[in-house]
Amino acid sequence: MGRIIVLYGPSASGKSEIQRQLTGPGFPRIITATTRPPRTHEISGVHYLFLDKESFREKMSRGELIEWTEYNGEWYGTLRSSIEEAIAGPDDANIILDLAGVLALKERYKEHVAAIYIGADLPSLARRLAERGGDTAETASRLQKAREQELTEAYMQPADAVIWNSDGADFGDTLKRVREAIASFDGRGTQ
Ligand SMILES: Nc1ncnc2c1ncn2[C@@H]1O[C@H](COP(=O)(O)OP(=O)(O)OP(=O)(O)O)[C@@H](O)[C@H]1O
Ligand SMILES: Nc1nc2c(ncn2[C@@H]2O[C@H](COP(=O)(O)O)[C@@H](O)[C@H]2O)c(=O)[nH]1
Repeated sequence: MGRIIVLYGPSASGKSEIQRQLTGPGFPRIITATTRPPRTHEISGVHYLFLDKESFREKMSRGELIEWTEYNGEWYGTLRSSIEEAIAGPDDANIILDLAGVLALKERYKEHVAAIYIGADLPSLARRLAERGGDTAETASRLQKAREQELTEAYMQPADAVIWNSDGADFGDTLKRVREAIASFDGRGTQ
């Protein structure tokens, strides 16, 4: 049975880049659904399942989502089938969620789930979000959420490992620490 490794943390802490480097044969990525518009490089079915609000609501009402959350006025949700297939399969899998998603998966799938908090300090987040460009109100809202919620001890508390990836950290070293954390979860959650 596969374990689900969840990456969570503030916007621009490096979760997607870490996921991109770790994903491969034997460690697939689980995609979630969102009503947010795709960024320029994002492809539906690869980075997210991009849905309009009506289709998202239909999935909710049919019970196809095991959890969902609102972030910045958009909806994000985890497909029940994606998690149940991953757990039934032979391989571990990875997924990016927020704290609400971590708590929902841990409550429902208990020992199958381990969460890694990926953090970065506020100046790093601000620099990376500015470099990403786009809507300044959205950037401000992401930074406010980081400052008020996602960088607090309470937000990190459910994590099985906490890994910092601020500017100045060597990204190769960050990846090494994430791999070591995943290896340290062995023996937990593979019943
Ligand atoms: N250690 C690092 N030093 C400098 N830049 C980094 C580092 N790690 C990641 N980055 C860069 O920070 C930016 C944000 O990373 P990424 O998109 O992976 O963040 P994220 O946590 O997935 O954000 P979001 O939740 O908003 O999608 C990217 O341009 C990435 O290359
Ligand atoms: N609870 C859930 N959170 C999710 C899901 N998919 C993504 N996320 C989190 O949303 C924010 C914003 O994502 P972004 O791609 O717009 O930066 C981020 O914290 C994600 O981790 C989900 O299905 N459920």
